[in-house]
Amino acid sequence: MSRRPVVEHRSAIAALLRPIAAVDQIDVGDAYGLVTARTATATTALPVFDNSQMDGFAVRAADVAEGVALPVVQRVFAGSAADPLPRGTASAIMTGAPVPQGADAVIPVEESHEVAAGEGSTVTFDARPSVGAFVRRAGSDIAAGEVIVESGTTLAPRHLGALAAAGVAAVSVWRRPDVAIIVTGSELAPPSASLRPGQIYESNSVALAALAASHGAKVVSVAVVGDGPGEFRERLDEATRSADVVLTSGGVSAGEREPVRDLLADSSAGATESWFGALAMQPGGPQGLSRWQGVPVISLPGNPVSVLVSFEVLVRDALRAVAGLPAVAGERCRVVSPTTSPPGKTQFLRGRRAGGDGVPRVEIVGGPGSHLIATAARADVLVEVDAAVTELTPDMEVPLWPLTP
Ligand SMILES: Nc1nc2c(c(=O)[nH]1)N[C@H]1C(S)=C(S)[C@@H](COP(=O)(O)OP(=O)(O)OC[C@H]3O[C@@H](n4cnc5c(N)ncnc54)[C@H](O)[C@@H]3O)O[C@H]1N2
Ligand code: MOO
Repeated sequence: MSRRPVVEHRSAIAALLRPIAAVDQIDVGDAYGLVTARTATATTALPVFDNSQMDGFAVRAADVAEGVALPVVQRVFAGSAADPLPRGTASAIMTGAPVPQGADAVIPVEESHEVAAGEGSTVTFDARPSVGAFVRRAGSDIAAGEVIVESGTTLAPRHLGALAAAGVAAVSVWRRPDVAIIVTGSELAPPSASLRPGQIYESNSVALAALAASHGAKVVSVAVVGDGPGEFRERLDEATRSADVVLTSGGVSAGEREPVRDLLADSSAGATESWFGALAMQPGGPQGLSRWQGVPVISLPGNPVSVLVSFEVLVRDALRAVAGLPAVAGERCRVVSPTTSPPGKTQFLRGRRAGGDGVPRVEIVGGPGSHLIATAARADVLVEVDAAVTELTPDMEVPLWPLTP
């Protein structure tokens, strides 16, 4: 049986998902964590107007000399407008209040002596300020129309603050794809249950939901179904009514009850663009993809480590692209101790970073079995070993895939 190359299936998944990418216009207050699809520009200069950095007095610097009393002609508060400052006078001013036209410096209240504060007061200062002292100039942060956030930026709190300050009410962002997860297996029980004979705890939906969410997706539903006829189809019908993508696990190999493959590999049942088969990859050999009701369905194998590896290697970057996120950067590494690898399929071994200057060094964690999920939890990377390589030695550089943190 000829096995499909990993890169070919990766590309097929990317092509299947590409059309669901979409841009939304969204309130800045709802945009945390989303990725901008266009550049956002400031609708106003920042600061919006010349304003005071201190509570104190706005003056013309040239009018100030030690011991000279200036009449205080107005008191300007943040949120109010200021009258122009006549020559030889001072304005009381608060932090953030507009600097009156004609004033060119602010003297903090601590360096002033106001006599009879209020109507008809005067103020003296210890020294002449420099022109511009404690005045926050309009546009000194950003000019109106200047780029405030570049396209392709994952919006962090600092970006949201800057956008709001610059009067940007809404931004264009890549929509997070709605992902539904369906895992299959009559043996699966929730972690809260006491296990009956033959049952195991269900883990793939938990891992897949976290993986999808950390790569730009919004997980809209999670379902666990048995292997009986009809159950999977019912859930799939439901999921494809609301989701942009469905991820499934299990039911794709060669057994007598393979609900996912049985339904989706059979084009007479309604699936389109269907491909089910084996990849030249381990773990993650049996795979499938199709459309159901027009919605992309990516079918991963059931073994828990196969699910992790398949997602990281095949699905992760395609999902990120839909959400406007860049692909995760690949690296190269050296394994610390000699390791053997079976020929014929690309192997993805679990590994853990073990230091190294420049090229990271990685120790292999556990064996290759795709059921070893507890051991896999100790890994933080995958090490890719080419199908032609059977002996990995510490002098060889091989591709490293960081696992989702
Ligand atoms: N005759 C053959 N048998 C198998 C082949 C093959 O090529 N020929 N491939 C093997 C490989 S490799 C894999 S991987 C599995 C994939 O099988 P399925 O995708 O059909 O998955 P299941 O049979 O449903 O489950 C496999 C394994 O994983 C456990 N599992 C399933 N779902 C979950 C879950 N949500 N949480 C935790 N554990 C789960 C399940 O109990 C099985 O032990 O097929 C091999 N067989
Ligand atoms: O290819 Mo399966 O995913 O090893 O166990």
